[in-house]
Amino acid sequence: MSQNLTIALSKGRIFEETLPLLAAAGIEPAENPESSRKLIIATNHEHIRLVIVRATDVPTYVQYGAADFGIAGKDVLIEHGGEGLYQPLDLQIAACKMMVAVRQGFDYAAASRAGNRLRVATKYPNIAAAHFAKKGVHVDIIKLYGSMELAPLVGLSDAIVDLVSTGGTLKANGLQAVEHIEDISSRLVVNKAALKTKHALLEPIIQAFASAI
Ligand SMILES: Nc1ncnc2c1ncn2[C@@H]1O[C@H](COP(=O)(O)OP(=O)(O)OP(=O)(O)O)[C@@H](O)[C@H]1O
Ligand SMILES: O=P(O)(O)OC[C@H]1O[C@H](OP(=O)(O)OP(=O)(O)O)[C@H](O)[C@@H]1O
Repeated sequence: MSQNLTIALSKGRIFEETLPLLAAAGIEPAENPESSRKLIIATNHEHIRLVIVRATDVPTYVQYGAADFGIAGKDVLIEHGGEGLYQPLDLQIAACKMMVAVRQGFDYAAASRAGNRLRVATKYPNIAAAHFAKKGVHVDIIKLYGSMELAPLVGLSDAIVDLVSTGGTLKANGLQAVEHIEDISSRLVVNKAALKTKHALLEPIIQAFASAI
């Protein structure tokens, strides 16, 4: 019986950087998801399809086996927890840093001193909580879903925990990075059960990705 493979990918920066890796494994999407509203995209292989999901949902689709493998940022994977996922490769794409940032001129050293309470807005509550717990700083975490840079500007929070790449977004909004939490890049994530049951199909793809990094 022939087996099928489903690959979970998100649109945007990860997809752009994933195309050359897929090509190295001989996989070509039949259409570009950026210009299509389709959520299931066929490929040049009848038994391989792509499913297009939110970046934050990739680990969930792979964990439950709705997708056999996918590509997700380390930020998303740490937040998710990684249950049910085998993470064989750091693909070194979508590189950025998880940072703490505050308004320029804000006295972060004083505000984050032991005994104080810091209000932190972020899309990454688990990463933020673990970071400040390690430092022994008490925090109130405010969960946001985007545009974190706004929060300190309008008094929603003292600090943010967010991704920084060029630093352009922080600069444009009068913020500065004050602490590095984690280097982030995207990883290949494989469903642990599929790795066994579809090993013959998955292994050459993982090898092709590894050689193309
Ligand atoms: N500025 C950046 N530079 C480089 N990589 C980034 C940057 N911002 C995010 N990333 C990485 O790319 C991944 C996908 O980001 P993308 O912006 O496509 O989705 P998102 O809008 O964060 O996710 P969602 O749609 O689920 O909210 C992130 O999880 C992170 O690992
Ligand atoms: O340092 P820079 O190069 O300016 O990049 C940093 C920005 O990139 C990410 O946002 P993204 O562009 O993904 O927007 P969104 O997550 O709010 O959709 C991140 O949340 C920052 O806002």
